[in-house]
Amino acid sequence: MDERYPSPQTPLRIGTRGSPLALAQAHETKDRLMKAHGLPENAFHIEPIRTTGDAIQNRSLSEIGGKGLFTREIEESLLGGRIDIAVHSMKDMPVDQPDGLTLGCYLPREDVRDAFVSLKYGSIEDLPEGSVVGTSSMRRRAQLKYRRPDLQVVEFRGNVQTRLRKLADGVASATFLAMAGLNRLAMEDVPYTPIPATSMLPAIAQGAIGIEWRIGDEAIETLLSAIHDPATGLRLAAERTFLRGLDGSCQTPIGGLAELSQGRLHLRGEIIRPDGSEMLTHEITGSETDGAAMGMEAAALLRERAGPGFFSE
Ligand SMILES: NCc1[nH]cc(CCC(=O)O)c1CC(=O)O
Repeated sequence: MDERYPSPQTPLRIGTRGSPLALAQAHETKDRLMKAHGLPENAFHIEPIRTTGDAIQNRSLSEIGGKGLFTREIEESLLGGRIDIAVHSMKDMPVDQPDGLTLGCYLPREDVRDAFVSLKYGSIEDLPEGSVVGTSSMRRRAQLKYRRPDLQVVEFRGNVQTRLRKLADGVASATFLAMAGLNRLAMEDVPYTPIPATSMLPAIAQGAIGIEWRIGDEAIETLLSAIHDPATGLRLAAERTFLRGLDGSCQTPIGGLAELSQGRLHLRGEIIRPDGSEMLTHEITGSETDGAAMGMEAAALLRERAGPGFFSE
């Protein structure tokens, strides 16, 4: 290896999905690494990788099933040595990584909230009775039905531009997008209203970018430690353990958010029946480094209150 790594001769190969949001996240990672280590732009190479999830646009994700639809091919590239790190939306990451890979570097978290997006209405409450809302998220659908059982939900997939076109075409009156995505793509012409996390609990790890690498790759570990945000790591420890304790994936109606305040970690988690008929919430506070234990406890308590079959419609 060169004396200096990475370098223009031996660039750091960054794997990512090819969507505009994923590419923005890979560029943010590259920019932070350049700044932290005083490296030139050409010491990095961004490698877009097409995943199964990207390839399947016309079927619903829950129909296809399986974990890691948006990550499998990227992780195979990492294991095969074709890329050196992978940049992910932590919201889309399964709770366990394949043997040989680890996640341990998180960038400072973006806005965690969901946004209500509509060309005509300003909030969920404003929607006329029986309105159609587009979303492919099980969590958002269940949270919406819980608040407004009269609303109809239709499957909505595709990138931000596709979804906005569907709104303009009248396929639905409103949809939801993560504030993090809107901010990272600087989408100023989107008619959105942020929804407070207290009224619509975000997905586990929403707004967080995580970086994955091969266990034992010490050069990479050292490089990444300079851009790791410890606060995000502590919060995600709580949220992802909560998700693991519920055997949840991104296709289960689960919300959760951990926040740090005055040296304490506060976790709020909720589970919702898919039809929105019931929501169970648990809140727990502990020390900053207690996230994993708190997540596990909150999950166990909610599992017990829910009983079997809570997530089956
Ligand atoms: N499931 C797709 C996905 N994964 C991450 C984000 C947004 C960015 C983030 O939460 O980090 C989105 C889009 C959305 O929910 O609007």
